[in-house]
Amino acid sequence: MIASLNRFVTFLWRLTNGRIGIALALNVLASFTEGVSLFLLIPLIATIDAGRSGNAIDIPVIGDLMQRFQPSLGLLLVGFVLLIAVQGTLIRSKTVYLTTVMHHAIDRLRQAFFVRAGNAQWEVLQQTRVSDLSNMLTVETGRVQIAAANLMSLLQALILLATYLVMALLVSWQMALFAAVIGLVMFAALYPIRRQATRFGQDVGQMFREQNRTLLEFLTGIRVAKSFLIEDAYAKRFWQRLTLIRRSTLRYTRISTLGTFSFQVMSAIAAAAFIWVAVEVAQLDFGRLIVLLLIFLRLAPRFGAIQESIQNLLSNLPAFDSFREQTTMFAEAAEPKGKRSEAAPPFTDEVRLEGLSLSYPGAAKPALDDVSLSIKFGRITALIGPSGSGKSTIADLVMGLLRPTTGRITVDGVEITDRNRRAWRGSVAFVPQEAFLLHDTIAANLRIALPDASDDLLWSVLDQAKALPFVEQLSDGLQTVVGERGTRLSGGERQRIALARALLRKPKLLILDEATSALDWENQQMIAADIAAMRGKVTILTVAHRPSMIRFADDMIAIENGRCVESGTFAALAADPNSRLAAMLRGEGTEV
Ligand SMILES: Nc1ncnc2c1ncn2[C@@H]1O[C@H](COP(=O)(O)OP(=O)(O)OP(=O)(O)O)[C@@H](O)[C@H]1O
Repeated sequence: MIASLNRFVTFLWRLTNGRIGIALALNVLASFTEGVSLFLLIPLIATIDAGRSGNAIDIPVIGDLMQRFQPSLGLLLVGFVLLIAVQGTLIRSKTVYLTTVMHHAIDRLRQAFFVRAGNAQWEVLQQTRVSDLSNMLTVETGRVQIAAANLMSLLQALILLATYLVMALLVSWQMALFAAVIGLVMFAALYPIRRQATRFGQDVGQMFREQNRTLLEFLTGIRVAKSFLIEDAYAKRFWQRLTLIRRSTLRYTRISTLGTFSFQVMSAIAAAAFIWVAVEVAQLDFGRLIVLLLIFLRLAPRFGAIQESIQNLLSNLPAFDSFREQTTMFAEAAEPKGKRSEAAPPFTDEVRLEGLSLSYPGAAKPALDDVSLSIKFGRITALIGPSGSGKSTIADLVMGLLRPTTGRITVDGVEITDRNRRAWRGSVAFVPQEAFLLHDTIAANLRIALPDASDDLLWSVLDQAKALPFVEQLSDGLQTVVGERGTRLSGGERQRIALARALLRKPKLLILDEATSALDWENQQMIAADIAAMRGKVTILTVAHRPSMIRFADDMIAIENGRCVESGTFAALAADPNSRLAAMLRGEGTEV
């Protein structure tokens, strides 16, 4: 707990470039002026009723000043008002400054997490739930922000406490010591409540994560949920999650209010004991007694604030720990960028996979086992094989998303390593089975690939992807909004937009992973013809089940059970009646 708190303070200090120090310094000044204004009460009372309030002259600092300046009652009152005004101004400046610094710091934190998640290797991202990432960027960073605010309140309360204690020491060191001991006893007595706060913080983090998972799972799969009539089941699960959080929060509120209640009672007992000791034992004069009581009355809520700030800080601090853990994980899995990276090989000859194996974490057997194959520049290579044989895994490896467990990938003889994998990915465009479209216009969806592309260029790639006729017919043309994940378009239309987007990159290697599976037969034929026309201009790797998408291929590779079982030119394999390709082509006769 102490280590975590220490890390948090260091982290905030660095994140704000020490600016929280300035905020705290403003606070020290404000506390000091508040303390001095309280102190002025002693000469005030002495001036009002010299007979009963004793002599202020023997109080350090104030006594000396009084003797030197002999202030009138009016001057003392003006001084008092001025000090309060200065203190108010300092507090206000500190609050505005602190809010600015903190918001900026937390935004930097969110941004850093966002960037690190984006830069992390695909294998690591693949194992992280999207809902957990969204939870981290919203709920958990929100809790880190609250923890930072709690920490600042705590430090401020501690500063004020220290100021008052010094003041109290000047008035009567015995009584100040007495108050400090009472405070420490009260603080120690409330230790069990603070422990519960830490535990609550850890539990609630997990609960928020689960609530977010249910929510995102439902929202992203709402179509499927509705089709299976399981909206109510989701609603029930969501309610269960909410109930858990509510109960836990209630339990925490009960405990923390018990802390506040115990504190109030203890403060009252302490105040009574304090007054009794001050009057009966220490027999303080009236002026000092009033000032000590005022100090004590102001101190008591600070003790309360300290207790409450610590409780809240401890309940929110686990969010910082899990944030740190995830950020470190992503940072360690970062793909080299900028100066640490190398340029991609130009690709003028071939991409080779040599003795390549890949095992997914936790999988019983490798998805790919000793695969060697070649994708020749300027040619169209088709990858065929049964479902689950490893075709998409090969596509992910070739485009530089996944890293092989053993073996290597070379481009023109240059090995693809951690240093050039990202750059190589920049030479590749990928059209997946499920087109990914933003809830935005067609133009915006296309410009993901090339932000500065002109409208003319957009129309030209739409034409190549056989998407021009349907986009032209839309009333808003390129400015048509496609709906959530493109749901206002048909599956085939979405796929054609995705293909156009890939072509916009002018890739050296275009990978189509079952990219036309959602299209009707006629459209498949049209796109197939169009892809065939790209021969020589762009190298294509097509992963396909349907013969229509492989007929135009120059080379064939067949995968089964993670192994390469057949490869050669299309013409040679199609002519061999015993080849897998021939079997697949014969299958098409019955399919069509
Ligand atoms: N992220 C993953 N984690 C664990 N196992 C995975 C993962 N992705 C794929 N696999 C497994 O690896 C094997 C190969 O999967 P892959 O998706 O490459 O096959 P595929 O030939 O493309 O299948 P399909 O034609 O059905 O798309 C399968 O057994 C699959 O279950």
